[in-house]
Amino acid sequence: MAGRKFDARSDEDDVRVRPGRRGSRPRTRTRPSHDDAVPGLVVGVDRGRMTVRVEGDDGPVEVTAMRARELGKHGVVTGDRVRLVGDTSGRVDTLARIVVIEPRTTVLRRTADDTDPTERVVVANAELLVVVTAVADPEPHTGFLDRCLVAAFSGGLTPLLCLTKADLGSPDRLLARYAGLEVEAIAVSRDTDLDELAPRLADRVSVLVGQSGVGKSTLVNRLVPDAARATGGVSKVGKGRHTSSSAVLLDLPGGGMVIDTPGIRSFGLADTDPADVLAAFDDLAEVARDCPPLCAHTADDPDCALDDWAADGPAARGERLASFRRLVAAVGAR
Ligand SMILES: Nc1nc2c(ncn2[C@@H]2O[C@H](COP(=O)(O)OP(=O)(O)OP(=O)(O)O)[C@@H](O)[C@H]2O)c(=O)[nH]1
Ligand SMILES: [Zn+2]
Repeated sequence: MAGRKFDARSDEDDVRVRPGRRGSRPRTRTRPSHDDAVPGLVVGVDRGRMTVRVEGDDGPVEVTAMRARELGKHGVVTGDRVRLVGDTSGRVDTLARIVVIEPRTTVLRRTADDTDPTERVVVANAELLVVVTAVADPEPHTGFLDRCLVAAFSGGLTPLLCLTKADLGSPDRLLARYAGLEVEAIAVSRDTDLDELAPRLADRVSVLVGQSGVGKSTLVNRLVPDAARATGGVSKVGKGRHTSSSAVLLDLPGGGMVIDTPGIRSFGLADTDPADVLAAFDDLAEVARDCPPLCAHTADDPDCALDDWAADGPAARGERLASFRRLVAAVGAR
């Protein structure tokens, strides 16, 4: 595949923009320094306008901001920690400028599809990726789940499976598929309490993804009672002009935040590598040091060291390897 390949890590490493870099503009003494820039948290993005939460004198205010030209092509996404200059009062019709994007601790990336080489970060700095899937109605789409897990592992997020509509069936078959990965799973239904899930989300930033109809909006509304997310496909079918499809950050009443992602229905993995997945599993990565160069660690790689490791150990190793290889296959399926 010809063309520019986006460096999968450039978003993490190169995101802090230094003013005057590359000397493209003469530096002058009048060039403003950003020492006085105000820190903020991006809670939503809509057509180039960012909503940024800033700590004001009387508590948090929401400031509308746009990217400063000096940020170049670096995008700002929900969850980004930024620094602002200009009018940060949050008053109507004011606009601030984002001059710094702080380095990201994690990134949730996607490509539009596997053949589209444009990769974009959609959420920054979330600790947990909550993959919401129904046990039935709609039937779980395991390909989507595999891709979510890969996106989590390669972006530095901890995945958590949230199995909704537990009243409609047993999650056991689904859990067995991922058992070897030690991914935490919590079953919920709209008629039972969220006592198991809520503590996992407390005091951290979690991003929720799920395919249409799994009950994600129903869940978000229960977690954040004033979120008013539309459920049951209402008003989402027509995608009205004012329907934002970008990620939105919401405060949990007990502390912590969830980022809802109505726009994400798939994960392309064009720029993800088996090595990105492997890196998330310390024990497997250690064993795979003995693999031949260029080993993709699939069942078709003749001398993959993971085969001997699984064959020489307890059955749980075989299960772990099988689960891992399903993820690697999701990366390889282009
Ligand atoms: N049986 C059952 N149905 C549920 C449960 N939770 C949600 N539903 C129903 O599933 C349908 C989809 O719920 P939503 O919350 O809108 O799902 P969503 O994931 O936001 O999907 P979209 O609306 O397409 O974005 C609705 O008809 C809900 O009433 C549950 O725990 N059990
Ligand atoms: Zn290997």
